[in-house]
Amino acid sequence: MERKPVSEIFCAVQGEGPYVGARQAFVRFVGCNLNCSYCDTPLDEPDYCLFEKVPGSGEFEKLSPLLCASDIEERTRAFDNLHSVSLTGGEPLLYAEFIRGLDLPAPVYLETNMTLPEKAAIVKDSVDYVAGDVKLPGEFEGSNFVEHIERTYQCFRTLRSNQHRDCFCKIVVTSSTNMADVMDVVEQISDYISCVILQPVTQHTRATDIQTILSLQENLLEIKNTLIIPQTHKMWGCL
Ligand SMILES: C[S@@+](CC[C@H](N)C(=O)[O-])C[C@H]1O[C@@H](n2cnc3c(N)ncnc32)[C@H](O)[C@@H]1O
Ligand SMILES: Nc1nc2[nH]cc(C(=O)O)c2c(=O)[nH]1
Ligand code: SF4
Ligand SMILES: [Mg+2]
Repeated sequence: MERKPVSEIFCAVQGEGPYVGARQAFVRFVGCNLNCSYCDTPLDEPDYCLFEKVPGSGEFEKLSPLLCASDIEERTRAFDNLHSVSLTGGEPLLYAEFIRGLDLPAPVYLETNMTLPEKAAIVKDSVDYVAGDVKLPGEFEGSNFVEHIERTYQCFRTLRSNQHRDCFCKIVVTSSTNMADVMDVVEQISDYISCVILQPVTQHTRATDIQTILSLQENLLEIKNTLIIPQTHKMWGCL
């Protein structure tokens, strides 16, 4: 039986983007192909997968850090009235074949860095919501930016919004974000997404200037509906 590294399973509300407040089960896969400068999530292999059985209790059962599909299905089924199950990480698309095989208790909400187009093709008919990040120059190590952004466009084409799937784009904005880069990217993907979310970076030395981000929103609104939404779960200590 195939097992994949998972660090957390819990129930909370979506803290980011257009579905903020929606009740979700979260499954956090371990491992990532990028190393973003602002990343708020540990990328190392943990000793356990922490399972919070009672939402908000802060009491965690320690599971094996390697889980099979039925372990994930059983734990997420413990939660009621879910809007969706968020598959996050790390980068969940590293485990695309495994994700395609999951039988989850609610629609699937994928959080992804949109850099693995072959993997995106594998999950495209198995996901209902796509929170697709765009990673801009200077935010991650290695990789030729032109090739990187082509892979990003290919992921958006593959996972685009349609009758069965909502795909939106999230861009973390720091003081180093180049506004022209953001405009170029949104021009390229605007037909594939329902909206753009500008997510000001949280707890970081390169915090965003408010006037700059409002001006970016004003310009993006010429192309696509654009919302500025910070990470809300961190405001009230929710997981
Ligand atoms: C930890 S990532 C996991 C999913 C995927 N690897 C990705 O980057 O989209 C989940 C979300 O958190 C965002 N994020 C990470 N660190 C952040 C920070 N310091 N401030 C704001 N958003 C952050 C990412 O940009 C992404 O939208
Ligand atoms: N409440 C809550 N909302 C989230 N939205 C994206 C998250 C993530 O880490 O992927 C996250 C998370 O970890 N918690
Ligand atoms: S892609 Fe996501 S998980 Fe990976 S380093 Fe960047 S923010 Fe963190
Ligand atoms: Mg997070």
